[in-house]
Amino acid sequence: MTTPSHLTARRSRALSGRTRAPGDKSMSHRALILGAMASGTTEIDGLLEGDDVLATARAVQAFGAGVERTGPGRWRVTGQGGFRQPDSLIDCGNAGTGVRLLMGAAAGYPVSAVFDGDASLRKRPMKRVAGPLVEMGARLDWLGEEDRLPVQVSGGALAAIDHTQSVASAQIKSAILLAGLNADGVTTVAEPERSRDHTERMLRAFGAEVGVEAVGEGWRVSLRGGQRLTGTAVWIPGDPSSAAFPLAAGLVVPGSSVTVEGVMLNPLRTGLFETWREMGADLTISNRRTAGGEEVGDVTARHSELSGVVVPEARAASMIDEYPILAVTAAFAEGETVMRGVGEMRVKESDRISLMVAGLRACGVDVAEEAEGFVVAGGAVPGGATVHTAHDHRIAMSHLVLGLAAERPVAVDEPDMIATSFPGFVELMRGLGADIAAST
Ligand SMILES: O=C(O)C1=C[C@@H](OP(=O)(O)O)[C@@H](O)[C@H](O)C1
Ligand SMILES: C=C(OP(=O)(O)O)C(=O)O
Repeated sequence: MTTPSHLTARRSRALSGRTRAPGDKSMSHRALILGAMASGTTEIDGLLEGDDVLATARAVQAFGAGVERTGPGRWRVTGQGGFRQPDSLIDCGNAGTGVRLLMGAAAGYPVSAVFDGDASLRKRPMKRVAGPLVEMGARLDWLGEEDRLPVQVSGGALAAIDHTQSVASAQIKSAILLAGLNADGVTTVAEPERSRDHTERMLRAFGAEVGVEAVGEGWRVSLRGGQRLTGTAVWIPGDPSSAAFPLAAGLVVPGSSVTVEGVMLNPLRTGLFETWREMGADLTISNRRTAGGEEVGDVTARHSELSGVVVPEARAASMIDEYPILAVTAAFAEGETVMRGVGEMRVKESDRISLMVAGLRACGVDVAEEAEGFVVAGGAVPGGATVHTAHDHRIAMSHLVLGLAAERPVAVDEPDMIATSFPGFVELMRGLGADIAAST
């Protein structure tokens, strides 16, 4: 089958059904990396088989781990208790999480590796991770432009640092902690606001002690170097960032009721659900349980009359990847939705503020762009545009959801990028009744 050059979403009849989101992307990267750093076997169940994570699987294999797919979503990683010298370049594809965490992990070992990625990843800032790693004693050589991939990381013999983050970033925190695992002394990372804590939780599951101390709205995480990880079983729940798309469609397509089962409900990831509730969304969670060290539940979204809100800036870290789909639901809401304090959106797979502003405007939605945010004035959504997605999976999925309830069809380019985080997105949405089809 040839990949279509575009996908088009058309106004759909009521969506209904139960489905499951693919495995959590953040946890999937971490399970592979910690499995490779550990001694012994790690059995992963529910791994996201998206392009970003598959790139990380190939990377840890290049660093010497055994990696084997034993069934759908089931992967076995045989760790060597550390990274070995790779004999090829480490291509992380489109994955910011993959490259930043792997750079941190590799810096702790006496290896030298060149990291690279696709055109989108090559535009993203890497000094935010490189700076602390150099401070710990690693050597980083920019092979092209400074602060950008490709970069060569030469590691080993690190010393612990105390790092205070200016923005809450789980990727930076995780890179430092993974390097700190093999550094001399106790590494600490302080965050002004709490970012997702999957690395800390998973390090504990692999046998490491991780300290956490509350500091204002944030916390200080500490890790003693020299601790050894032991392979373990990791169960990965559904990704709330992916579940957001079918749930958003349920909220905006009249008459709909959509349930996504087994969604991870870690409170550091559920800012979008909180915001939707404040907007008046009929969003219910049933079958709450703890599984694999995380809270999980079945989330149901029914079509709702939404109202605009001001999203608290302090919530940004808990929903940073969800602002594009929030903006789509805001387009159908009554009144303004104000999203500020989200300058980080500009350094994701694309400049997500400017891409959402451009896409929504092309679809006839009134949007104001600001340096660190944007404001969507909801109401009628005429649609009738082809949206440029700049290699960004979330920009593509967001506009397809918009097209399901807009007056006229909405098309997106580069649809193959959706497999970065959500392989099977189109089939899953069609299974709920969404009218999404390939187009040229
Ligand atoms: O640690 C992670 O798994 C992630 C952290 C976030 O990035 P930042 O740490 O840059 O905020 C998020 O945008 C990304 O999709 C996944
Ligand atoms: C920002 C994202 O991922 P990453 O930083 O891993 O590329 C995302 O998935 O929205």
